[in-house]
Amino acid sequence: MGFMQMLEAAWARNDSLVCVGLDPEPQRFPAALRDDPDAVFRFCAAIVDATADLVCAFKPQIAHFAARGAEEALQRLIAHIHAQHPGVPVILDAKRGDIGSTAAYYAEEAFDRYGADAVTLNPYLGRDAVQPFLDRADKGAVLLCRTSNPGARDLQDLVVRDAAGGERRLYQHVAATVAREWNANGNCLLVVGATYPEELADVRRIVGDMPLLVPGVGAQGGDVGAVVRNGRSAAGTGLLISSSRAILYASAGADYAEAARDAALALRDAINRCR
Ligand SMILES: O=C(O)c1cc(=O)[nH]c(=O)n1[C@@H]1O[C@H](COP(=O)(O)O)[C@@H](O)[C@H]1O
Repeated sequence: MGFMQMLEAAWARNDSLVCVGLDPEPQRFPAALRDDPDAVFRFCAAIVDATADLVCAFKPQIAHFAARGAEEALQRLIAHIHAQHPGVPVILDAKRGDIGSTAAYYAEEAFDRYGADAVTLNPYLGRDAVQPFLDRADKGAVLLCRTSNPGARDLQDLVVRDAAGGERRLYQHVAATVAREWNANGNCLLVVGATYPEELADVRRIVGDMPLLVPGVGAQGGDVGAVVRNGRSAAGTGLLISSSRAILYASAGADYAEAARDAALALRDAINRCR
């Protein structure tokens, strides 16, 4: 099954638009795991097993593994999700994009080495820098459009002139270009931060029903109600509302997995009340 079909099925099966981000920070792990050499895998697998029936996707963030040489743990974690929770898609958050010859290896890394179902991509090198990902029609290409951080304004809001002479903001141009030109295989999604609900509404108007990955609720303070109202598709889905730290570190104690489940459930229900 391709990524988009998996996502549609997971939205329906778990009645959930929640994506749990897997951003392991060992200094925040419970004391019992601190001296465990396999702590990164064990921590994340426990979170996955506690929340898999409440989510539409998991999103491991590659730097949180690679920084401490835990790539093998990431590989095992993605294999664990596929084996134990089949049908829950995995988005590898790697924000790739490079000249074509290098991009081909990044695509191989994400999809063939790690077994991800989708990957986050930086569109600012242009189409050829993400083409090897777009060509994998059964995989999701999740392109940054209007990110959640304060500096998103620095470049993404600049007014640019397109080939036809029309003026719009750079993130609007990215949204329109991906929707109209890069999505020939129907496998594109866009990232829009929950911290900018007006821009989210704007992107939704531009791209129709294209799925949007929306990080920035929870630790970054985005408003869940505004995200759902401004970002949902006509069918009341179309969103992967991603939260990492507020779920992973809901408790610093031995009950961290149950606390993560409670936090994921509360987010799912808060979203569903607004759909
Ligand atoms: O691509 C992303 O996932 C992403 C895009 C964005 O605009 N903002 C953003 O915070 N993220 C990621 O979302 C995660 C942060 O989630 P929280 O811990 O819930 O704030 C990190 O892994 C970020 O890299």
